[in-house]
Amino acid sequence: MASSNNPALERYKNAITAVASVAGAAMLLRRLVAGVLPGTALGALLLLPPASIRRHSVVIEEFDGAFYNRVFLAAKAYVSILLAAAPVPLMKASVPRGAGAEQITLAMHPGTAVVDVFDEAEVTWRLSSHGGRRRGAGADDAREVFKLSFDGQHKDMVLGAYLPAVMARVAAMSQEQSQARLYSNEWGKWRPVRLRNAATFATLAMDDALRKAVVEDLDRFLGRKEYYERTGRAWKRGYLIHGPPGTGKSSLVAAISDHLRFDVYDLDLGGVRSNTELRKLLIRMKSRSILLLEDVDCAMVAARRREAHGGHDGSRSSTSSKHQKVTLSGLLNMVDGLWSSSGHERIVIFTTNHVDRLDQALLRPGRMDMHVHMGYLGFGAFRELAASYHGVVDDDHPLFPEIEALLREVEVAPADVAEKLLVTDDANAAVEMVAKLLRGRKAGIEEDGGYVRQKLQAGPRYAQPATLPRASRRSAVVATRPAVCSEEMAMDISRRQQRGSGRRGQGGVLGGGRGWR
Ligand SMILES: Nc1ncnc2c1ncn2[C@@H]1O[C@H](COP(=O)(O)OP(=O)(O)OP(=O)(O)O)[C@@H](O)[C@H]1O
Repeated sequence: MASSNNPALERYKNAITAVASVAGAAMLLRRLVAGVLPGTALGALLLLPPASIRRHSVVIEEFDGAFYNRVFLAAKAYVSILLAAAPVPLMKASVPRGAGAEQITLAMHPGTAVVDVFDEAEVTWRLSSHGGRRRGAGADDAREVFKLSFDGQHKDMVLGAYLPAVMARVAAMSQEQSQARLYSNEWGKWRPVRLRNAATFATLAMDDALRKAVVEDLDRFLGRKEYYERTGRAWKRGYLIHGPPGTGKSSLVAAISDHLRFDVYDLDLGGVRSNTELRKLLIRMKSRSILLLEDVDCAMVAARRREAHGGHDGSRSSTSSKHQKVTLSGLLNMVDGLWSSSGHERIVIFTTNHVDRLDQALLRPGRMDMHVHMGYLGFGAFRELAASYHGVVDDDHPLFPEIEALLREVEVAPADVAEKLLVTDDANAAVEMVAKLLRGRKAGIEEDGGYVRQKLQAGPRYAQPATLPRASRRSAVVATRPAVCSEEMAMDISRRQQRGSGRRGQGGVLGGGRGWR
């Protein structure tokens, strides 16, 4: 048995007494502060047990491997609702490019936190950011992380009820905002942009048989889940939409997106810095979505020009250039490979003004499932435009017979006619303007302005030096109008206007093929 005057025992007793008195003093202090400062942060803080015991956290990263983390995306959307009501002193506000103030979205600034209350329990969302802008490259490689922290006793509630409720709330919100979204790629990430074109199959003037064929094909595609599962094929479909400028190719993409309620990922190949980045972008597309590549012929010219300059990764070796090479077939193969193993219900759409300039391999039967030709305006489509813009359905309209005859003789893009119909609310004056436009075309008089001429002046999307970021490229177009495809396009349009090479008023469809291979 140990003696009471054992020095070691004495030291232990003193230590216990000292700890007890410090703990006692701390408890006393907490009680005092809580009494003096009830409800204050300091009072609350001092009353809480040590942080290591008190708080539990869930870390939610932006990416789950190569994929976007769906919990992160939901958290981001949910937090933006919280921020609108919370007394958070520092927030970020943004609006999708081209959208109005009604679409302002709030986001947390890295390093800040916002508190939410659920079932009388407090949970704290904190955002942090890792990595960042590489100097000189202009690249934003920062990755964001949410940390959700809460009192340890609420762990089951947070994991079993709170997080599922957050996911459900965000899912319900996106169903409410049922309009499909448009994304474009910038510095390797998809960013939402405002939907430029809200066309639907009801507002799109096109050949009736063609519209029916496209809609039936889409519906068949949607209904074939079992077929794709049984045959082990990726559940995807490819469309090549071609025709002269202003005939409604982009409008058809918007109509398809509206019909299926699929988001559109508008891929700017000129802004893709490497094949690795392209793979990441493709992997990060959601299911039930459309991959759109507009003006593909020009996109490929831009991509080849970039290769000739050694690519965007800073490397100039020929091996690296080869490695960089992106061909349409290569892109499709990549899409095929990636989508076979992840996601479903996806569509690829290529548009072009120059189907004759496309790689023959792409035009091979069965490579793209359906080829859709959007042609110049026919009388049937004109009547649809007149009806949807002005409610003119009267076949006895005095100018209709003349317009019908003129449309058989001259080629005019639906965009040019739509523009005339929009000039005034007076239906008769609008129809008269269309007749005047057609008479002028027949007489060989070219008006100033008009959709096709403006498009010609601005050049196609890829007539920009691919080394500049997209915002600067826009101003570069205005300042210098460099011509990758625009000169050829100018010649092509004037040739067409002189001898009329586009098919008028019909449009057509080819395919029902067996997939891209
Ligand atoms: N078939 C159409 N029916 C209704 N509106 C049309 C049609 N074609 C064009 N338009 C009108 O013209 C505008 C331009 O059309 P759109 O961008 O769809 O043509 P596009 O063929 O994609 O042209 P581009 O080859 O220049 O990209 C649209 O905003 C739309 O208002």
